[in-house]
Amino acid sequence: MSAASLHVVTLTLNPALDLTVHADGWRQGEVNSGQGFQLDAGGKGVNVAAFLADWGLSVTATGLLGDENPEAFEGLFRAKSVHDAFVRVPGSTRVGIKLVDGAAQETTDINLPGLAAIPQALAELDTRLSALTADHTVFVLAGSLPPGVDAGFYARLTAKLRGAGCFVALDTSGPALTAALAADVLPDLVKPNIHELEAALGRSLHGEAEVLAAARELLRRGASLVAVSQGEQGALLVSSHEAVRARPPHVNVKSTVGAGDAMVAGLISAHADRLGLTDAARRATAFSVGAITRLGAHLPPHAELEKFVTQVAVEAVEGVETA
Ligand SMILES: Nc1ncnc2c1ncn2[C@@H]1O[C@H](COP(=O)(O)OP(=O)(O)O)[C@@H](O)[C@H]1O
Ligand SMILES: O=P(O)(O)OC[C@H]1O[C@](O)(COP(=O)(O)O)[C@@H](O)[C@@H]1O
Repeated sequence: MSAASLHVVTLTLNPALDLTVHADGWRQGEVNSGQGFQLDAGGKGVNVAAFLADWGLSVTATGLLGDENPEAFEGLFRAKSVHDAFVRVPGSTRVGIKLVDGAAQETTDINLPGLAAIPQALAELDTRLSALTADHTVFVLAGSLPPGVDAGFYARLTAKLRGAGCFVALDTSGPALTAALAADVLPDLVKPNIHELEAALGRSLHGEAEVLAAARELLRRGASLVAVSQGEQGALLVSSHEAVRARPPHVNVKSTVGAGDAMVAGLISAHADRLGLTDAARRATAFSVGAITRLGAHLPPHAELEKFVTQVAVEAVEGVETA
């Protein structure tokens, strides 16, 4: 498999138009003045597709998209040559509020539920996904499930896709993640942030050793790579033979929206290039750092990314036994 021959599908059942509002020093419960706003097509799989396309991979984005406001998504897909395989559904895709305090370098997210999925649309999506398995080998299942989709959706789809020989990456939260991690067949790659992992496992994870133990539990049950992201503290990446901690350099953050999606995209690109864990950790962290230095799901030019790659600190985590 060469990177050029790898065809990736990203699935976003619950895309979002991200409304970023800049309001330096804003205070909860008070009248605040903002400096401006920006609207970007987003949602986890949409963002992963955009980052992968910037990197140069062939990507198909599918999922459910409201037919009343698809323009920003269609514009993004055209601009980045992402193949648009979204099923159009009646209604408007949700808006997500992203409140950025540039002075404090803080982003506050308010994610709304999204359009309820209708059975006909889910049936059409199922047909498209089955057709895509004929010539796509990597599937990224990303984001929350909209109303109308039961929590076991990703767990069932993972079993089906892995059964068809595909590589499956999962980035979700809440009951959908809990169900996927408790299933008989786990995704190959799981990228929860620490809060999502704690919620899915139903326990707090204190310190590196407990996070490592939780990741190794998932490896034993069938995952091949677990990346637990922890915001500006970086991420713990664990495979069956190794564990590393990757720390990002300090950068001027424009918005942290899409940091995790960029990490997923970086890990998929590393999978395509068959990178070892240390290089994958560098690549994925560089994607995240690149993403947060700009608004919207855009990677910096390759030269800037390469600079970030050299600035990521990766260290082996000691005391790891083979899972
Ligand atoms: N403030 C920050 N400064 C530097 N890097 C960051 C910052 N926030 C996130 N990152 C990078 O992005 C990665 C993913 O971020 P995280 O917030 O954990 O993901 P998610 O968006 O899924 O919650 C982190 O592992 C880190 O490398
Ligand atoms: O699908 P969810 O969990 O509701 O999240 C949707 C939001 O996540 C994003 O994809 C950003 O995700 P990350 O910051 O975790 O990378 C936004 O574009 C979108 O508004």
